[in-house]
Amino acid sequence: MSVVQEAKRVPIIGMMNTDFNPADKIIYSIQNFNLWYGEKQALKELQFDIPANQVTAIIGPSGCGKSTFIKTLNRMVELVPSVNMAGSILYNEQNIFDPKYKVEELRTNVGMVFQKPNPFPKSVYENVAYGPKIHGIKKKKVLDEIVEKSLKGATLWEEVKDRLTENAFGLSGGQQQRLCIARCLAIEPEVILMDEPTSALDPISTLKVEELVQNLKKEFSIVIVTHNMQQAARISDRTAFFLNGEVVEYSNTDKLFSNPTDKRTEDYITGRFG
Ligand SMILES: Nc1ncnc2c1ncn2[C@@H]1O[C@H](COP(=O)(O)OP(=O)(O)OP(=O)(O)O)[C@@H](O)[C@H]1O
Repeated sequence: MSVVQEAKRVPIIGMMNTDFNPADKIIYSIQNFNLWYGEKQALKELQFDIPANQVTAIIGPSGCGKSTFIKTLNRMVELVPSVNMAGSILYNEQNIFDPKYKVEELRTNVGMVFQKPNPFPKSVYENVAYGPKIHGIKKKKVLDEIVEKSLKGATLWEEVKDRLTENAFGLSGGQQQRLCIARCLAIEPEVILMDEPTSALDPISTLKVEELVQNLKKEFSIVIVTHNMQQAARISDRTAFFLNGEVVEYSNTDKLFSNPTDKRTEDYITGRFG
């Protein structure tokens, strides 16, 4: 992994952000960002801002770079040995690729929920208490409070409050995914990244997670990758349409779906390709 460019705090003007509300706090600023897997360039000159306390959806056809992009936001992408990057990603105005930047700090503030629910082979309680324990919280009373608050935050408490000692694998797929969200909430992140969090779920569980995402944005900033355009239209405030590693269009979700600026966006959202 190498990062060629130093962070430059340049004001972002240009097409990508013109419909921002001046009051929006910017949580991530993506600046001239490029990424390669070996020789293959997967992300090209990305340049856009992500606002706090909103839901930002990343859409686009298979292989366009959605997962790669979301995994750069917590620097998970670096786990792939062939990765090279250039440009900057500022999180709260600090370049996360600066050699002095502490990746542990980023991972504490940025939680992630994956496509398939991936609870630990532990009890429901231990799944949620795990992160706080790693952060040094030992008192049972405090952990109990965190577990309850997190499960309530993930709208799972009523369903599992009498099953806290049972193995998490005994929960349904939808419940397991909400447990993974609760596990994420327990470390009190600022941002939650979601990589196709409902693609393995049935329609009712999907609806529950979608409602949950809507509630969570009051407290958290959410970036969600989805294959499902209806889902992006239902739950996100802003949408970025990726194609071949580039951001073709990024705007208010209503605008992107009702009146896209770029012909390629129109073709994609009307199902002409993808
Ligand atoms: N570990 C890797 N090594 C090499 N190439 C990779 C790796 N991961 C992804 N790629 C390539 O990078 C490009 C973007 O992949 P990515 O998984 O980010 O796309 P995506 O939009 O999330 O796709 P999908 O919707 O199918 O999940 C693709 O061409 C993919 O083959």
